[in-house]
Amino acid sequence: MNKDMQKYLDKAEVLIEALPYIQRFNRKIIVVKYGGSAMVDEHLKEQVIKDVTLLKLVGFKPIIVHGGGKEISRWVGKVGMEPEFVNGLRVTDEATMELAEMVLGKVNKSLVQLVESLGVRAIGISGKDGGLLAVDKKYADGEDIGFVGEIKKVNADILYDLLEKDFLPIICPVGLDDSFNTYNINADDAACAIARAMRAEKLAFLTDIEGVYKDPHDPEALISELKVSEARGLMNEGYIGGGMLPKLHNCIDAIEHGVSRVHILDGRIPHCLLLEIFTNRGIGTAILNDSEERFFTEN
Ligand SMILES: Nc1ncnc2c1ncn2[C@@H]1O[C@H](COP(=O)(O)OP(=O)(O)O)[C@@H](O)[C@H]1O
Ligand SMILES: CC(=O)N[C@@H](CCC(=O)OP(=O)(O)O)C(=O)O
Repeated sequence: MNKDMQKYLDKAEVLIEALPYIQRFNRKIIVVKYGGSAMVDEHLKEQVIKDVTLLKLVGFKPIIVHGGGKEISRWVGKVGMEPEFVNGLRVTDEATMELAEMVLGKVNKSLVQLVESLGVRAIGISGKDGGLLAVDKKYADGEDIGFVGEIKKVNADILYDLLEKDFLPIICPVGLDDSFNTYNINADDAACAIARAMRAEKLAFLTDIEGVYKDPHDPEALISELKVSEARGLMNEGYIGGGMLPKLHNCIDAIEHGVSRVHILDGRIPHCLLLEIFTNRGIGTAILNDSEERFFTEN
């Protein structure tokens, strides 16, 4: 057999390997939290959006919840302020809120534009639209961090309606409180709340690190499967810091509230979403219920 023929056969193999996964996730809701470096690099951005578009076209029901923390920090710096975080949450005064909403709105529409250019209908909305995300003020360990919202209600009907009409919803993490004040919401919190409310089959967090590490300075210490009790242990023992804290809290919350599969993936790896969903190769960190069997053997 010549080399070209072998190349085509290999491609066919890959498609066949995807078949059971396409069947399993057909018509199922997959929430993709898109943030980190994969968002800043235009080439990676296009790849991520192409992957989600492909999921849509093969019959999945993806919902994108995006962040934009790095871009917000860049603009906060540009106007001469210093970005400040407590437990991975941005301290958000009135001026920061205004900037955050502007930046997130722009990110939202650029993602809509990209999806539309690939031939899929997208609708970009923020948590303000149709009461999608209703919030209360959130505190970080009792500390006042300004206009940061804790989601208390998700109006899932809007999203069901959009999916029913075959749109790809793209959600920006800004919401309203009972007095209609604007709040900044951590995008991981928004993705988790939406995945729970929509009873999603899968929640995938795309970020800028391979997954959860026991020691972020030791590349050998990447954890491919993490049970809920182990995740709690790592957090209590101080192994988890920065933006990984809200992420892991949300992973646990999602798994404990009916989301079947929760993953943290490295958005810097091209097509990480497709690799995770359509192949047997485990990438990133999967969060498992304590009662669930491990797929990979422990090393
Ligand atoms: N134990 C850990 N394992 C992996 N990442 C960690 C850990 N502790 C802290 N982190 C930090 O958390 C970051 C991911 O959170 P964040 O930057 O907020 O991601 P995103 O912007 O994608 O939401 C990593 O880049 C890393 O610096
Ligand atoms: C309250 C809070 O922290 N809000 C986040 C919202 C954006 C976000 O979460 O972006 P990433 O997912 O890219 O980090 C922020 O202002 O950075």
